[in-house]
Amino acid sequence: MAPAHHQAAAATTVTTQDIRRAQRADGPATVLAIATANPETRRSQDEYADFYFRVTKSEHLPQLKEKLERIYVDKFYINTVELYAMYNFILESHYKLLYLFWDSLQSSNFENFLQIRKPHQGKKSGIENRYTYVNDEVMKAHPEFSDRKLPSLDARVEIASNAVPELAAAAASMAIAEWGRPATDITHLIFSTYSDLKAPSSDRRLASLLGLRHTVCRTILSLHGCYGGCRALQLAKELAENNRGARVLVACSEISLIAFYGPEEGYTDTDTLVAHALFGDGSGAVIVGADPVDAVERPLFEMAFASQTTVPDSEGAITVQHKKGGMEYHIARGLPEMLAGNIKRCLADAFGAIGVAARWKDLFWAVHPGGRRILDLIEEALGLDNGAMAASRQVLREYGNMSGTTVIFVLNELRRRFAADGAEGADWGALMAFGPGITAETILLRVASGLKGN
Ligand SMILES: CC(C)(COP(=O)(O)OP(=O)(O)OC[C@H]1O[C@@H](n2cnc3c(N)ncnc32)[C@H](O)[C@@H]1OP(=O)(O)O)[C@@H](O)C(=O)NCCC(=O)NCCSC(=O)/C=C/c1ccc(O)cc1
Repeated sequence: MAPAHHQAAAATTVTTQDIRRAQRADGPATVLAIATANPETRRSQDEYADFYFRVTKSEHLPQLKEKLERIYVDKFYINTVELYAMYNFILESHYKLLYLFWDSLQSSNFENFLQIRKPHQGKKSGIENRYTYVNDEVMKAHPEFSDRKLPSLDARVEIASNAVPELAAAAASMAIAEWGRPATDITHLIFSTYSDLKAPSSDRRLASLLGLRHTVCRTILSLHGCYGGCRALQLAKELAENNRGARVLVACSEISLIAFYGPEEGYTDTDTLVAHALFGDGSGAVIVGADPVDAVERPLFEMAFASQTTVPDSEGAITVQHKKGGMEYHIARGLPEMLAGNIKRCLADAFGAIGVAARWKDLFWAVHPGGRRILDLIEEALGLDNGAMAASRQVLREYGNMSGTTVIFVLNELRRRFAADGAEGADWGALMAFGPGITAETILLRVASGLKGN
Protein backbone atom coordinates (compact mmCIF):
# COMPACT_ATOMS: atom_id res chain seq x y z
CA MET A 1 0.00 0.00 0.00
CA ALA A 2 1.32 3.51 -0.91
CA PRO A 3 2.37 5.74 2.04
CA ALA A 4 -0.24 8.32 3.10
CA HIS A 5 1.68 11.35 1.67
CA HIS A 6 1.79 9.68 -1.82
CA GLN A 7 -1.99 9.10 -1.79
CA ALA A 8 -2.58 12.80 -0.97
CA ALA A 9 -0.24 13.86 -3.80
CA ALA A 10 -2.07 11.65 -6.33
CA ALA A 11 -5.41 13.11 -5.28
CA THR A 12 -4.26 16.68 -5.95
CA THR A 13 -3.27 15.95 -9.59
CA VAL A 14 -6.93 15.27 -10.55
CA THR A 15 -9.47 18.01 -9.91
CA THR A 16 -13.20 17.47 -9.48
CA GLN A 17 -13.61 19.53 -12.68
CA ASP A 18 -11.49 16.91 -14.51
CA ILE A 19 -13.61 14.13 -13.09
CA ARG A 20 -16.78 15.99 -14.06
CA ARG A 21 -15.56 16.59 -17.62
CA ALA A 22 -14.64 12.92 -18.01
CA GLN A 23 -18.08 11.86 -16.76
CA ARG A 24 -19.94 13.95 -19.32
CA ALA A 25 -20.93 12.59 -22.75
CA ASP A 26 -19.78 14.51 -25.83
CA GLY A 27 -23.01 14.46 -27.85
CA PRO A 28 -26.70 14.90 -27.08
CA ALA A 29 -28.92 12.15 -25.72
CA THR A 30 -30.28 10.10 -28.60
CA VAL A 31 -33.15 7.67 -29.01
CA LEU A 32 -31.58 4.35 -30.00
CA ALA A 33 -34.58 1.98 -30.03
CA ILE A 34 -38.35 2.12 -29.55
CA ALA A 35 -40.91 -0.66 -29.03
CA THR A 36 -44.50 -0.99 -27.82
CA ALA A 37 -46.86 -3.74 -26.64
CA ASN A 38 -50.51 -4.17 -25.63
CA PRO A 39 -52.60 -6.72 -23.73
CA GLU A 40 -54.28 -9.38 -25.89
CA THR A 41 -57.86 -8.14 -25.72
CA ARG A 42 -58.64 -5.67 -28.50
CA ARG A 43 -62.01 -4.00 -28.31
CA SER A 44 -63.56 -1.86 -30.99
CA GLN A 45 -65.15 1.37 -29.81
CA ASP A 46 -68.38 0.17 -31.50
CA GLU A 47 -68.80 -2.57 -28.94
CA TYR A 48 -67.28 -0.84 -25.92
CA ALA A 49 -70.47 0.56 -24.38
CA ASP A 50 -72.19 -2.85 -24.63
CA PHE A 51 -69.19 -4.54 -23.02
CA TYR A 52 -68.80 -1.93 -20.30
CA PHE A 53 -72.43 -1.85 -19.22
CA ARG A 54 -72.70 -5.65 -19.38
CA VAL A 55 -69.61 -6.55 -17.31
CA THR A 56 -70.28 -3.86 -14.73
CA LYS A 57 -73.92 -5.02 -14.45
CA SER A 58 -75.12 -1.52 -15.26
CA GLU A 59 -77.58 -2.32 -18.03
CA HIS A 60 -80.39 -0.90 -15.89
CA LEU A 61 -78.85 2.56 -16.49
CA PRO A 62 -79.64 3.14 -20.20
CA GLN A 63 -79.43 6.93 -19.88
CA LEU A 64 -75.79 6.62 -18.78
CA LYS A 65 -75.03 4.22 -21.62
CA GLU A 66 -76.50 6.74 -24.01
CA LYS A 67 -74.32 9.43 -22.43
CA LEU A 68 -71.19 7.31 -22.87
CA GLU A 69 -72.08 6.80 -26.53
CA ARG A 70 -72.72 10.53 -26.87
CA ILE A 71 -69.18 11.20 -25.69
CA TYR A 72 -67.72 9.18 -28.53
CA VAL A 73 -70.37 8.92 -31.24
CA ASP A 74 -71.17 11.77 -33.55
CA LYS A 75 -74.85 11.01 -34.10
CA PHE A 76 -75.38 13.89 -36.52
CA TYR A 77 -72.50 12.64 -38.64
CA ILE A 78 -73.87 9.10 -38.58
CA ASN A 79 -77.36 10.14 -39.54
CA THR A 80 -76.43 12.43 -42.39
CA VAL A 81 -73.87 10.08 -43.87
CA GLU A 82 -76.16 7.10 -43.62
CA LEU A 83 -79.16 8.92 -44.99
CA TYR A 84 -77.09 10.22 -47.88
CA ALA A 85 -75.72 6.74 -48.59
CA MET A 86 -79.21 5.25 -48.50
CA TYR A 87 -80.56 8.00 -50.72
CA ASN A 88 -77.82 7.45 -53.32
CA PHE A 89 -78.14 3.74 -53.09
CA ILE A 90 -81.86 3.83 -53.74
CA LEU A 91 -81.55 6.37 -56.53
CA GLU A 92 -78.81 4.47 -58.30
CA SER A 93 -80.43 1.09 -58.17
CA HIS A 94 -83.70 0.48 -56.51
CA TYR A 95 -83.93 -2.84 -58.33
CA LYS A 96 -80.60 -3.82 -56.89
CA LEU A 97 -81.85 -2.79 -53.47
CA LEU A 98 -84.92 -4.95 -53.80
CA TYR A 99 -82.81 -7.85 -55.05
CA LEU A 100 -80.33 -7.41 -52.17
CA PHE A 101 -83.17 -7.25 -49.68
CA TRP A 102 -84.73 -10.42 -51.12
CA ASP A 103 -81.38 -12.19 -51.30
CA SER A 104 -80.58 -11.21 -47.70
CA LEU A 105 -83.83 -12.74 -46.51
CA GLN A 106 -83.21 -15.91 -48.53
CA SER A 107 -79.68 -16.40 -47.30
CA SER A 108 -80.32 -15.37 -43.68
CA ASN A 109 -77.99 -12.51 -44.47
CA PHE A 110 -80.40 -9.87 -43.28
CA GLU A 111 -77.93 -8.64 -40.69
CA ASN A 112 -75.44 -7.77 -43.42
CA PHE A 113 -78.09 -5.79 -45.19
CA LEU A 114 -78.68 -3.84 -42.01
CA GLN A 115 -74.95 -3.03 -41.63
CA ILE A 116 -75.48 0.19 -43.54
CA ARG A 117 -77.58 1.38 -40.62
CA LYS A 118 -74.91 0.58 -38.06
CA PRO A 119 -73.44 3.66 -36.37
CA HIS A 120 -69.88 4.61 -37.26
CA GLN A 121 -68.88 4.93 -33.68
CA GLY A 122 -65.60 6.44 -32.61
CA LYS A 123 -65.82 9.49 -34.85
CA LYS A 124 -66.16 11.96 -32.03
CA SER A 125 -63.45 10.59 -29.73
CA GLY A 126 -61.16 9.82 -32.67
CA ILE A 127 -60.83 6.28 -31.28
CA GLU A 128 -61.69 3.11 -33.18
CA ASN A 129 -59.96 0.43 -31.07
CA ARG A 130 -58.48 0.00 -27.63
CA TYR A 131 -56.59 -2.82 -25.93
CA THR A 132 -57.61 -3.65 -22.38
CA TYR A 133 -56.35 -5.92 -19.65
CA VAL A 134 -59.90 -6.06 -18.26
CA ASN A 135 -62.04 -8.67 -20.01
CA ASP A 136 -64.95 -10.97 -19.15
CA GLU A 137 -62.63 -13.40 -17.37
CA VAL A 138 -61.15 -10.75 -15.06
CA MET A 139 -64.61 -9.40 -14.21
CA LYS A 140 -65.95 -12.91 -13.55
CA ALA A 141 -63.12 -13.56 -11.09
CA HIS A 142 -63.60 -10.14 -9.44
CA PRO A 143 -67.24 -9.06 -9.54
CA GLU A 144 -66.40 -6.50 -6.84
CA PHE A 145 -64.52 -4.43 -9.50
CA SER A 146 -67.92 -3.37 -10.91
CA ASP A 147 -68.97 -1.36 -7.91
CA ARG A 148 -66.58 1.23 -6.55
CA LYS A 149 -68.44 1.34 -3.24
CA LEU A 150 -67.03 -2.14 -2.55
CA PRO A 151 -63.44 -2.46 -1.29
CA SER A 152 -61.33 -3.76 -4.19
CA LEU A 153 -58.06 -1.82 -4.09
CA ASP A 154 -56.09 -4.76 -2.60
CA ALA A 155 -57.04 -7.11 -5.44
CA ARG A 156 -56.40 -4.46 -8.11
CA VAL A 157 -52.95 -3.69 -6.70
CA GLU A 158 -52.08 -7.39 -6.46
CA ILE A 159 -53.02 -8.05 -10.11
CA ALA A 160 -51.24 -4.90 -11.33
CA SER A 161 -48.01 -5.80 -9.50
CA ASN A 162 -47.57 -8.69 -11.97
CA ALA A 163 -49.42 -7.48 -15.06
CA VAL A 164 -47.74 -4.03 -15.24
CA PRO A 165 -44.08 -5.22 -15.29
CA GLU A 166 -44.95 -8.17 -17.55
CA LEU A 167 -46.54 -5.85 -20.10
CA ALA A 168 -43.49 -3.57 -19.81
CA ALA A 169 -41.17 -6.55 -20.40
CA ALA A 170 -42.97 -7.34 -23.68
CA ALA A 171 -42.09 -3.89 -25.05
CA ALA A 172 -38.65 -3.62 -23.40
CA SER A 173 -37.39 -6.97 -24.70
CA MET A 174 -38.31 -5.88 -28.26
CA ALA A 175 -36.55 -2.54 -27.75
CA ILE A 176 -33.41 -4.33 -26.52
CA ALA A 177 -33.51 -6.68 -29.52
CA GLU A 178 -33.77 -3.69 -31.88
CA TRP A 179 -30.94 -1.90 -30.04
CA GLY A 180 -28.64 -4.89 -30.75
CA ARG A 181 -26.65 -4.89 -27.52
CA PRO A 182 -27.01 -7.22 -24.52
CA ALA A 183 -29.54 -6.31 -21.82
CA THR A 184 -26.65 -6.21 -19.34
CA ASP A 185 -25.32 -3.08 -21.10
CA ILE A 186 -28.31 -1.10 -19.74
CA THR A 187 -26.95 1.13 -16.97
CA HIS A 188 -30.15 2.93 -15.85
CA LEU A 189 -33.83 2.06 -15.80
CA ILE A 190 -36.63 4.61 -15.48
CA PHE A 191 -40.09 3.15 -15.09
CA SER A 192 -43.23 5.26 -15.21
CA THR A 193 -46.69 3.98 -14.28
CA TYR A 194 -49.83 5.09 -12.51
CA SER A 195 -51.13 1.52 -12.43
CA ASP A 196 -48.83 -0.14 -9.88
CA LEU A 197 -48.86 0.82 -6.20
CA LYS A 198 -46.63 -1.79 -4.57
CA ALA A 199 -43.00 -1.75 -3.43
CA PRO A 200 -40.62 -3.13 -4.48
CA SER A 201 -42.23 -1.90 -7.68
CA SER A 202 -42.46 -2.72 -11.34
CA ASP A 203 -38.94 -1.37 -11.99
CA ARG A 204 -37.42 -4.07 -9.74
CA ARG A 205 -39.51 -6.83 -11.35
CA LEU A 206 -38.78 -5.60 -14.88
CA ALA A 207 -35.04 -5.60 -14.19
CA SER A 208 -35.32 -9.29 -13.16
CA LEU A 209 -37.51 -10.24 -16.11
CA LEU A 210 -35.02 -8.71 -18.56
CA GLY A 211 -31.89 -9.97 -16.78
CA LEU A 212 -30.45 -6.47 -16.26
CA ARG A 213 -27.20 -6.17 -14.28
CA HIS A 214 -27.58 -5.97 -10.51
CA THR A 215 -25.92 -2.53 -10.50
CA VAL A 216 -28.50 -1.02 -12.84
CA CYS A 217 -29.73 2.29 -11.31
CA ARG A 218 -33.51 2.10 -11.08
CA THR A 219 -36.02 4.95 -10.71
CA ILE A 220 -39.79 4.60 -10.50
CA LEU A 221 -42.10 7.47 -11.44
CA SER A 222 -45.67 7.34 -10.26
CA LEU A 223 -48.85 9.39 -10.72
CA HIS A 224 -47.47 11.62 -13.45
CA GLY A 225 -50.36 10.26 -15.51
CA CYS A 226 -50.28 11.36 -19.12
CA TYR A 227 -46.94 13.19 -18.91
CA GLY A 228 -45.16 10.19 -17.28
CA GLY A 229 -43.61 9.02 -20.56
CA CYS A 230 -42.27 12.46 -21.39
CA ARG A 231 -40.95 12.96 -17.82
CA ALA A 232 -39.14 9.62 -18.04
CA LEU A 233 -37.58 10.58 -21.39
CA GLN A 234 -36.46 13.94 -19.98
CA LEU A 235 -34.74 12.22 -17.04
CA ALA A 236 -33.18 9.71 -19.44
CA LYS A 237 -31.72 12.65 -21.38
CA GLU A 238 -30.13 14.07 -18.21
CA LEU A 239 -28.68 10.70 -17.23
CA ALA A 240 -27.34 9.91 -20.70
CA GLU A 241 -25.66 13.29 -21.12
CA ASN A 242 -24.18 13.37 -17.64
CA ASN A 243 -22.82 9.82 -17.49
CA ARG A 244 -20.50 8.95 -20.37
CA GLY A 245 -21.47 5.58 -21.84
CA ALA A 246 -24.79 5.39 -19.96
CA ARG A 247 -27.58 3.49 -21.69
CA VAL A 248 -30.97 4.28 -20.18
CA LEU A 249 -34.01 2.06 -20.61
CA VAL A 250 -37.26 4.03 -20.31
CA ALA A 251 -40.27 1.80 -19.66
CA CYS A 252 -43.90 2.88 -19.32
CA SER A 253 -46.71 0.47 -18.68
CA GLU A 254 -50.36 1.23 -17.95
CA ILE A 255 -53.35 -0.99 -17.34
CA SER A 256 -56.48 0.95 -16.53
CA LEU A 257 -57.74 -1.86 -14.29
CA ILE A 258 -56.87 0.35 -11.30
CA ALA A 259 -59.68 2.70 -12.39
CA PHE A 260 -62.15 0.32 -14.04
CA TYR A 261 -65.59 0.30 -12.39
CA GLY A 262 -69.22 0.79 -13.31
CA PRO A 263 -70.95 4.17 -13.46
CA GLU A 264 -72.73 5.26 -10.30
CA GLU A 265 -76.49 5.44 -10.43
CA GLY A 266 -77.56 9.06 -10.45
CA TYR A 267 -73.92 9.96 -10.95
CA THR A 268 -73.94 13.34 -12.60
CA ASP A 269 -70.39 14.55 -13.04
CA THR A 270 -69.62 12.03 -15.84
CA ASP A 271 -65.88 11.79 -15.11
CA THR A 272 -66.18 8.01 -15.02
CA LEU A 273 -67.81 7.93 -18.43
CA VAL A 274 -65.21 10.23 -20.02
CA ALA A 275 -62.35 8.10 -18.63
CA HIS A 276 -64.01 4.86 -19.83
CA ALA A 277 -64.59 6.37 -23.26
CA LEU A 278 -60.92 7.23 -23.77
CA PHE A 279 -58.45 5.13 -21.78
CA GLY A 280 -56.68 2.04 -23.10
CA ASP A 281 -53.78 -0.14 -21.96
CA GLY A 282 -50.27 -0.49 -23.35
CA SER A 283 -46.56 -0.38 -22.68
CA GLY A 284 -43.69 1.36 -24.39
CA ALA A 285 -39.91 1.17 -24.11
CA VAL A 286 -37.20 3.50 -25.38
CA ILE A 287 -33.42 3.15 -25.11
CA VAL A 288 -31.59 6.46 -24.75
CA GLY A 289 -27.84 7.06 -24.89
CA ALA A 290 -25.33 9.63 -26.09
CA ASP A 291 -22.44 9.11 -28.53
CA PRO A 292 -23.90 6.08 -30.40
CA VAL A 293 -21.44 3.28 -31.10
CA ASP A 294 -20.79 3.17 -34.86
CA ALA A 295 -22.10 0.13 -36.72
CA VAL A 296 -23.79 -1.18 -33.59
CA GLU A 297 -26.28 1.46 -32.48
CA ARG A 298 -28.73 3.25 -34.77
CA PRO A 299 -29.57 6.83 -33.71
CA LEU A 300 -33.23 7.67 -34.43
CA PHE A 301 -33.92 11.05 -32.78
CA GLU A 302 -31.55 13.44 -31.01
CA MET A 303 -33.00 15.08 -27.88
CA ALA A 304 -31.92 18.69 -28.17
CA PHE A 305 -33.72 20.32 -25.25
CA ALA A 306 -36.34 19.52 -22.63
CA SER A 307 -38.62 21.71 -20.55
CA GLN A 308 -41.57 21.63 -18.19
CA THR A 309 -44.26 24.30 -17.78
CA THR A 310 -46.90 24.44 -15.05
CA VAL A 311 -50.07 26.03 -16.39
CA PRO A 312 -51.28 28.80 -14.05
CA ASP A 313 -54.59 28.34 -12.16
CA SER A 314 -54.96 24.76 -13.30
CA GLU A 315 -54.36 22.72 -10.15
CA GLY A 316 -57.80 21.10 -10.11
CA ALA A 317 -58.12 20.46 -13.85
CA ILE A 318 -56.87 16.85 -13.79
CA THR A 319 -56.90 15.01 -10.47
CA VAL A 320 -56.71 11.37 -9.43
CA GLN A 321 -57.13 9.78 -6.03
CA HIS A 322 -56.89 6.18 -4.86
CA LYS A 323 -60.00 5.08 -3.00
CA LYS A 324 -60.99 1.69 -1.56
CA GLY A 325 -62.94 0.93 -4.78
CA GLY A 326 -60.20 2.00 -7.22
CA MET A 327 -58.63 5.17 -8.57
CA GLU A 328 -60.99 8.07 -9.21
CA TYR A 329 -60.42 10.64 -11.93
CA HIS A 330 -61.51 14.17 -12.52
CA ILE A 331 -60.91 15.63 -15.98
CA ALA A 332 -62.20 19.21 -16.31
CA ARG A 333 -64.49 19.96 -19.21
CA GLY A 334 -62.46 22.95 -20.38
CA LEU A 335 -59.17 21.02 -20.47
CA PRO A 336 -58.72 21.05 -24.28
CA GLU A 337 -59.28 24.84 -24.34
CA MET A 338 -56.90 25.31 -21.40
CA LEU A 339 -54.13 23.34 -23.13
CA ALA A 340 -54.65 25.06 -26.45
CA GLY A 341 -54.61 28.46 -24.72
CA ASN A 342 -51.21 27.71 -23.17
CA ILE A 343 -49.50 25.77 -25.93
CA LYS A 344 -47.61 28.71 -27.41
CA ARG A 345 -46.27 29.65 -23.98
CA CYS A 346 -44.97 26.07 -23.43
CA LEU A 347 -43.26 26.06 -26.81
CA ALA A 348 -41.86 29.55 -26.26
CA ASP A 349 -40.43 28.40 -22.89
CA ALA A 350 -38.62 25.55 -24.67
CA PHE A 351 -37.43 27.31 -27.82
CA GLY A 352 -36.69 30.58 -25.98
CA ALA A 353 -34.33 28.80 -23.58
CA ILE A 354 -32.08 27.73 -26.45
CA GLY A 355 -32.47 30.96 -28.40
CA VAL A 356 -34.11 29.35 -31.43
CA ALA A 357 -37.01 30.97 -33.26
CA ALA A 358 -39.08 28.20 -34.81
CA ARG A 359 -41.98 28.34 -37.24
CA TRP A 360 -44.54 25.84 -35.94
CA LYS A 361 -45.41 24.75 -39.48
CA ASP A 362 -41.81 23.68 -40.10
CA LEU A 363 -41.74 21.17 -37.24
CA PHE A 364 -42.88 17.56 -36.94
CA TRP A 365 -45.20 16.87 -34.00
CA ALA A 366 -45.44 14.06 -31.45
CA VAL A 367 -48.25 15.32 -29.19
CA HIS A 368 -49.92 13.20 -26.50
CA PRO A 369 -53.39 12.44 -27.94
CA GLY A 370 -55.30 12.92 -24.67
CA GLY A 371 -58.52 13.21 -26.69
CA ARG A 372 -59.50 14.20 -30.24
CA ARG A 373 -60.55 17.70 -29.19
CA ILE A 374 -57.14 18.36 -27.62
CA LEU A 375 -55.40 17.65 -30.94
CA ASP A 376 -57.97 19.69 -32.90
CA LEU A 377 -57.59 22.76 -30.69
CA ILE A 378 -53.79 22.61 -30.49
CA GLU A 379 -53.57 22.31 -34.26
CA GLU A 380 -55.87 25.31 -34.58
CA ALA A 381 -54.00 27.40 -31.96
CA LEU A 382 -50.68 26.85 -33.75
CA GLY A 383 -52.15 27.33 -37.22
CA LEU A 384 -50.96 23.89 -38.31
CA ASP A 385 -52.15 21.95 -41.33
CA ASN A 386 -54.70 19.25 -40.76
CA GLY A 387 -52.12 16.48 -41.23
CA ALA A 388 -49.56 17.85 -38.76
CA MET A 389 -50.72 15.58 -35.94
CA ALA A 390 -51.22 12.51 -38.15
CA ALA A 391 -49.04 10.25 -36.01
CA SER A 392 -50.89 11.26 -32.80
CA ARG A 393 -54.28 10.77 -34.48
CA GLN A 394 -53.27 7.36 -35.80
CA VAL A 395 -52.23 6.21 -32.31
CA LEU A 396 -55.43 7.62 -30.77
CA ARG A 397 -57.48 5.82 -33.42
CA GLU A 398 -55.78 2.44 -32.96
CA TYR A 399 -55.13 2.42 -29.20
CA GLY A 400 -56.99 5.23 -27.40
CA ASN A 401 -55.35 7.27 -24.64
CA MET A 402 -52.85 5.01 -22.82
CA SER A 403 -51.78 7.78 -20.46
CA GLY A 404 -48.00 8.27 -20.14
CA THR A 405 -47.24 5.41 -22.52
CA THR A 406 -48.99 7.03 -25.47
CA VAL A 407 -46.17 9.38 -26.54
CA ILE A 408 -43.88 6.38 -26.99
CA PHE A 409 -46.42 4.92 -29.42
CA VAL A 410 -46.53 8.28 -31.21
CA LEU A 411 -42.72 8.43 -31.42
CA ASN A 412 -42.70 4.90 -32.84
CA GLU A 413 -45.36 5.82 -35.38
CA LEU A 414 -43.33 8.88 -36.42
CA ARG A 415 -40.23 6.74 -36.80
CA ARG A 416 -42.20 4.39 -39.08
CA ARG A 417 -43.41 7.33 -41.15
CA PHE A 418 -39.90 8.80 -41.46
CA ALA A 419 -38.44 5.41 -42.36
CA ALA A 420 -41.12 4.86 -45.01
CA ASP A 421 -40.45 8.16 -46.80
CA GLY A 422 -36.69 8.36 -46.23
CA ALA A 423 -37.02 11.04 -43.49
CA GLU A 424 -38.32 13.56 -45.98
CA GLY A 425 -39.85 16.68 -44.47
CA ALA A 426 -39.25 18.40 -41.16
CA ASP A 427 -35.90 17.87 -39.48
CA TRP A 428 -36.86 19.36 -36.11
CA GLY A 429 -39.88 18.44 -34.04
CA ALA A 430 -41.60 18.77 -30.69
CA LEU A 431 -42.70 15.94 -28.44
CA MET A 432 -45.32 17.19 -25.96
CA ALA A 433 -47.37 15.63 -23.18
CA PHE A 434 -49.77 16.97 -20.54
CA GLY A 435 -50.95 15.67 -17.21
CA PRO A 436 -51.98 16.57 -13.66
CA GLY A 437 -50.74 19.98 -12.59
CA ILE A 438 -51.55 20.94 -15.31
CA THR A 439 -48.04 20.03 -16.31
CA ALA A 440 -46.96 20.39 -19.91
CA GLU A 441 -43.68 18.83 -21.01
CA THR A 442 -41.79 19.50 -24.21
CA ILE A 443 -38.78 17.81 -25.78
CA LEU A 444 -37.22 19.28 -28.90
CA LEU A 445 -36.16 16.48 -31.22
CA ARG A 446 -34.07 16.30 -34.34
CA VAL A 447 -34.20 13.43 -36.83
CA ALA A 448 -30.89 11.52 -36.47
CA SER A 449 -28.69 9.75 -39.01
CA GLY A 450 -30.17 6.28 -38.40
CA LEU A 451 -33.48 7.43 -39.88
CA LYS A 452 -31.95 9.42 -42.71
CA GLY A 453 -30.08 6.36 -43.95
CA ASN A 454 -33.29 4.47 -44.73
C1 LIG B 1 -64.02 13.20 -27.18
C2 LIG B 1 -64.58 14.31 -26.27
C3 LIG B 1 -64.61 13.80 -24.83
C4 LIG B 1 -66.02 14.62 -26.72
O1 LIG B 1 -66.03 15.17 -28.04
P1 LIG B 1 -66.65 16.64 -28.31
O2 LIG B 1 -66.41 16.96 -29.75
O3 LIG B 1 -66.15 17.61 -27.32
O4 LIG B 1 -68.21 16.36 -28.16
P2 LIG B 1 -69.34 17.13 -27.36
O5 LIG B 1 -68.99 18.54 -27.10
O6 LIG B 1 -70.61 16.87 -28.14
O7 LIG B 1 -69.41 16.34 -26.00
C5 LIG B 1 -70.03 15.05 -25.92
C6 LIG B 1 -70.45 14.86 -24.50
O8 LIG B 1 -69.24 14.69 -23.70
C7 LIG B 1 -69.32 15.56 -22.58
N1 LIG B 1 -67.98 15.90 -22.14
C8 LIG B 1 -66.94 16.32 -22.88
N2 LIG B 1 -65.85 16.51 -22.12
C9 LIG B 1 -66.23 16.18 -20.86
C10 LIG B 1 -65.55 16.14 -19.61
N3 LIG B 1 -64.26 16.45 -19.52
N4 LIG B 1 -66.25 15.76 -18.52
C11 LIG B 1 -67.55 15.40 -18.63
N5 LIG B 1 -68.22 15.39 -19.80
C12 LIG B 1 -67.59 15.79 -20.89
C13 LIG B 1 -70.09 16.76 -23.11
O9 LIG B 1 -70.65 17.51 -22.04
C14 LIG B 1 -71.17 16.07 -23.94
O10 LIG B 1 -72.19 15.55 -23.10
P3 LIG B 1 -73.74 15.87 -23.43
O11 LIG B 1 -73.86 17.37 -23.38
O12 LIG B 1 -74.50 15.17 -22.36
O13 LIG B 1 -74.00 15.32 -24.79
C15 LIG B 1 -63.72 15.59 -26.45
O14 LIG B 1 -64.32 16.64 -25.72
C16 LIG B 1 -62.30 15.43 -25.98
O15 LIG B 1 -61.45 14.87 -26.71
N6 LIG B 1 -62.02 15.93 -24.78
C17 LIG B 1 -60.69 15.90 -24.19
C18 LIG B 1 -60.56 14.66 -23.40
C19 LIG B 1 -59.59 14.83 -22.26
O16 LIG B 1 -59.66 15.77 -21.50
N7 LIG B 1 -58.72 13.83 -22.17
C20 LIG B 1 -57.92 13.63 -20.99
C21 LIG B 1 -56.58 14.31 -21.05
S1 LIG B 1 -55.77 14.17 -19.52
C22 LIG B 1 -55.13 12.67 -19.52
O17 LIG B 1 -55.12 12.07 -20.59
C23 LIG B 1 -54.53 12.15 -18.25
C24 LIG B 1 -55.22 11.42 -17.40
C25 LIG B 1 -54.55 10.76 -16.29
C26 LIG B 1 -54.32 9.40 -16.34
C27 LIG B 1 -53.75 8.74 -15.26
C28 LIG B 1 -53.36 9.43 -14.12
O18 LIG B 1 -52.80 8.80 -13.08
C29 LIG B 1 -53.56 10.81 -14.09
C30 LIG B 1 -54.16 11.44 -15.16
